[in-house]
Amino acid sequence: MSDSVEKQEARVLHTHIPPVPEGMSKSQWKKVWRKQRIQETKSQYTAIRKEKRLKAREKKRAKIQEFIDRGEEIPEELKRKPRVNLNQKDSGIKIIVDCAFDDLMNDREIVSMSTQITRAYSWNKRENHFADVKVTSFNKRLKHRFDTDLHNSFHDEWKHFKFTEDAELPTENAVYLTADTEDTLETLEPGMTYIVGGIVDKNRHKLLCYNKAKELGIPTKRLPISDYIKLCGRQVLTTAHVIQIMLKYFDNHDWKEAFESVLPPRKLEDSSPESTEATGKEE
Ligand SMILES: C[S@@+](CC[C@H](N)C(=O)[O-])C[C@H]1O[C@@H](n2cnc3c(N)ncnc32)[C@H](O)[C@@H]1O
Repeated sequence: MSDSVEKQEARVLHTHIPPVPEGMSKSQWKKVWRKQRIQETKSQYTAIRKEKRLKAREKKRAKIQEFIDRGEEIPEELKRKPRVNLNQKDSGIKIIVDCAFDDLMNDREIVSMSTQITRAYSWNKRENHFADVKVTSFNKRLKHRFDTDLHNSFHDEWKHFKFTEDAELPTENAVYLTADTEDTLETLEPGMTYIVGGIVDKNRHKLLCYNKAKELGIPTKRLPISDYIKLCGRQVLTTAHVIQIMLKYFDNHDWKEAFESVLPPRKLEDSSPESTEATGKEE
């Protein structure tokens, strides 16, 4: 099987680092050189990604056509959800994406985090239930990314989605979600605020959100993953998946259904942790 674009990119970045220029430390030079390489190869990889997307779309269309030709109903998973769900209901919950961890992410992780936020927004428009979402501590590189490369997304105008510099988190009727706690979330209750860590850290910062919540006196809960499905390794999901699972849960108040429909089936079948943060393969 050929390598993913991400792997090819990673390989380019990890090999052939030219000699360190005078007056620079090795680690400084690595950072500068990597930035240069990312800029140089950006358009090339964008084109590869676009081609991959088009191929995947063609493949899906061909599959749909097979069902049509056989006169069979098109399976739900092959149907595209409309961009906006006009029949949405208010879930009654609030979600906070706590983005106070900007300094703990590298540039690629900031890009990944921004993609996850746009995904979360997209699901919040499409799922049968929406939540009132607030992105807090939005004041550093993540904000810069939205103000520059993603300015066409007009994030300031997103419905049910607010961005604020404010770092304050509620302590009343609030729960901080984290995989690092022993307390399991049983249900999602309207009127509650669920705080999700807005960080991509490939498990470098275990207990980060747990400790923050403890310091602030906010109760912590983990998703009831192991009660319903099998995922091996640490059960740390991406911020976007956690948000989507919460929205999906409101369809039938069924965790199993929510996990299975959000986490890609191949990742559940072989019980591999690929959809989790552990491999860093998200977004
Ligand atoms: C990639 S994780 C960040 C991991 C980070 N080391 C931490 O301390 O939470 C992103 C966020 O998703 C949420 N999350 C991920 N897996 C979870 C789980 N199994 N249960 C509850 N929340 C989870 C948490 O809010 C977490 O901060």
